[in-house]
Amino acid sequence: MTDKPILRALRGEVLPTPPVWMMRQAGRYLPEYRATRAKAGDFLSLCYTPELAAEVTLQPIRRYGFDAAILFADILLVPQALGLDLRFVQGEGPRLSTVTDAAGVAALRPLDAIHDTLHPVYETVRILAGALPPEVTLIGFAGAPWTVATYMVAGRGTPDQGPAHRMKDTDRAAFVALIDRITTATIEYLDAQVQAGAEVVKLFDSWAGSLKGADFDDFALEPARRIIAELKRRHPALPVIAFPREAKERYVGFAGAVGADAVAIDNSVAPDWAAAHVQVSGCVQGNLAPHHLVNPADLEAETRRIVDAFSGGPHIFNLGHGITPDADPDNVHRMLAAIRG
Ligand SMILES: Cc1c2[nH]c(c1CCC(=O)O)Cc1[nH]c(c(CCC(=O)O)c1C)Cc1[nH]c(c(CCC(=O)O)c1C)Cc1[nH]c(c(C)c1CCC(=O)O)C2
Repeated sequence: MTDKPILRALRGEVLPTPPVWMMRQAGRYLPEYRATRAKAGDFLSLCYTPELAAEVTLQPIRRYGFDAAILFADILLVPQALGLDLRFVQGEGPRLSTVTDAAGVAALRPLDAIHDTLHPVYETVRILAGALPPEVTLIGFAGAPWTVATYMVAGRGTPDQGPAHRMKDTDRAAFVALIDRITTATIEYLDAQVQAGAEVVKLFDSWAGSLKGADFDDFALEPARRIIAELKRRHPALPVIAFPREAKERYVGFAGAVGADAVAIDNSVAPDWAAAHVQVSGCVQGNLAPHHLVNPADLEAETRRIVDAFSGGPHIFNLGHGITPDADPDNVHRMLAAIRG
C-alpha cells in the first residue's frame, strides 16, 4: 500500500486535508514556464523535447508543492500521430488538417505507427518518474475520443463543435469509424505512458457537455468505458480520472458507468449538489473557478466552501478548468493556504 495522498483519495479514503493540483499548472501564468518555452522555440517543440517538457512539469511542483504532477503534453498530439498536420498559431490556438469522411478515416496512419511520433512523450514520463519527490503522484493523460474528434473534424477549436455534430448526424458510419480509431490509439498511448511510469491517467472530455441523450452514451460514455476497461485489463491497479466537462446531471453515476476511480467536475456545478449526488459514489476532483486566481476577492471563501462541501468524502482539490495565463502566481499560494491551513 502506498501513502501518496492522491492515490489514497483515489482509493476512496477521506483525508483531513484534500490533496491538490491544478489543471494547466505548468503554463503561461508562470514566468519560468515562459522562459523554458522560449528556449524550446514553440509549444510543440516543448512537448516533443523530453528534458524541457519534464522541466516545465516540475516547475509548479517546486514552486507550490502540489500533490500531483501532470505530464506536459497536449491532447492534440494523438491526431498528429495519426497523420494530421498540426500547428499552434500564436494567440489563435490549434490548426489541424481535417478528417471529414470515410476516405479521411481510412487515410489515417495505422495504430502501430503512433509511437513513431509519440515516443518523446514516453521519455518525458520516464524522466519524471525518476525525478519527482516520493509523495508526488505522476498523472498521464489523453483527450477523450469525442473531444479529440471535434478538433480533427473542424481543424480547430469551435464554439459549438458544429462540424463534428454534422458529421455524426450525416455520415454516422464514418464518424463511428473515426471515434473507433481514436479510441484504439488512445488505449495504446495511455498504456505506453503507464509502462513509462505514469501512476494515474486522466481522460479529458472537454466538450462532453455538447453531447445530448443517446449521443452522450454513444460518444462520451462508451469510448471512455472501452478505454478504461482495456487499460485496467492490462494494469489492474491503475487509477483513472474521467473529466466529462459540463456533463451537468450526467456527472451522476458517470464514474461507475465508465469504470473510473474519480470524476473531475467543472465549476458550473455547485459543490453541495456534487457532494450529495456525485461524491456519494466515489472520489470527486474539483472545482474552483479559474477566475478566482485572476481576481482574488472571493478566493479564500470559495476555496473553503469547496473544501467544506466535499469534506465528508474522498476529494482531490482542483480547478473546474485550466488556470488562465492572466492568473497571478501569488494567488495560488493563497489558495493553497486556504486549503492546507
Ligand atoms: C482542449 C484541450 C487542448 N489541450 C488540452 C485540452 C483539454 C483540457 C481543456 O479543456 O483545457 C489538455 C492539455 N493541454 C496542456 C496540458 C498539460 C498538462 C497541464 O498542465 O494541465 C493538458 C492536460 C498543455 C497546454 N496546451 C496548450 C497550452 C498553451 C500553449 C502555449 O504555451 O502557448 C498548454 C500549456 C495549447 C492548447 N491546447 C489545446 C488548445 C485549444 C490550446 C490553445 C488554447 C490555449 O492556449 O490555452 C487543446
